[in-house]
Amino acid sequence: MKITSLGYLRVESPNAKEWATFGPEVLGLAVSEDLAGGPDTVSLTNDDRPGRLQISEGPHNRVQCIGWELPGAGDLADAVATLEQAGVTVERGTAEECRAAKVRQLVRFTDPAGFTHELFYGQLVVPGSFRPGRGTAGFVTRGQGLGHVVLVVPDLTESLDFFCTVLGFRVSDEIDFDGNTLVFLHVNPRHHSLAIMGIPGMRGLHHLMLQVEDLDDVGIAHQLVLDRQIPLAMTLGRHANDRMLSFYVRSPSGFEIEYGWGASTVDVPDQWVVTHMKSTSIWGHRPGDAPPPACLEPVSPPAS
Ligand SMILES: Cc1ccc(O)c(O)c1CC[C@@H]1C(=O)CC[C@]2(C)C(=O)CC[C@@H]12
Ligand SMILES: [Fe+2]
Repeated sequence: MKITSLGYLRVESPNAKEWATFGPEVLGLAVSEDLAGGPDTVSLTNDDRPGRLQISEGPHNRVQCIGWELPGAGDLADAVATLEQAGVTVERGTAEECRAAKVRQLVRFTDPAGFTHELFYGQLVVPGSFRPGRGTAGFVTRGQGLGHVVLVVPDLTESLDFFCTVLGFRVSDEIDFDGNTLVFLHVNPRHHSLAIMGIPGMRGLHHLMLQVEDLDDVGIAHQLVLDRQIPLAMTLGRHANDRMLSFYVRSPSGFEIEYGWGASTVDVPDQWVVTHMKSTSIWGHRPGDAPPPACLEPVSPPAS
């Protein structure tokens, strides 16, 4: 399957409105001036594709869907065939849903952990439209997509097999952490567009990573977080695998935002060699003051 990037993320949250300040003022995101998601949706982006991050008012903090981009209509048709051959039920997005998602076509399915994913092609681009919420050099997107997401899944082996065998993700590397294993997966030069960690009986979106072009933007965001007394989930540090210099802040919706700079890339996928590491960071990334994660929900055990 030819997934090329993480295209968008939609979440539901009782605190959706807080994103209207947190997104632009702290993270430097642009407010997408459209009401496609309705008046109760905060629509944000980190480039010239409106609505890459949408937060809708709702009773629970939960991921509505993770949107993955494919190059074109033929690739989307092939993807549907691949999913159906693997026994996955695929739902076609209606014309209205495609308009709201600002894509030409989308399909929807549920992964083994229960996350809803959408595959799409033909996302709306409004050239030159990016108006950051504060001064910033901008974000690393383009061929690398929105950023990366890290998911906690109840069964690592089952999810890893699904993402690699069915969806075509490739392993970048693995990190052993506290008796758990984190597996990092790429679909483009971004070191990982997705990482997964297994915690029996649990699932959730742990964080969305946004990468800035300029190291100073990490410093500025960090200072804003301290000034506004927003709890840090992890302090500044540099990751061992992709060398990203980042910090983690608790978003208004339970999951964290990793705000980073300086990651290395997968430039020649066919020459990439998988390694494993025994530490997450070469320095820093100590636990911050944020309360324990509000992002995980128990998974009901399978019937039978
Ligand atoms: C280790 C690592 C490398 C690159 C990244 O972009 C990245 O997010 C991570 C994982 C960060 C983080 C961690 O180090 C400790 C255990 C954590 C908190 C998890 O439970 C999920 C994310 C993990
Ligand atoms: Fe990350």
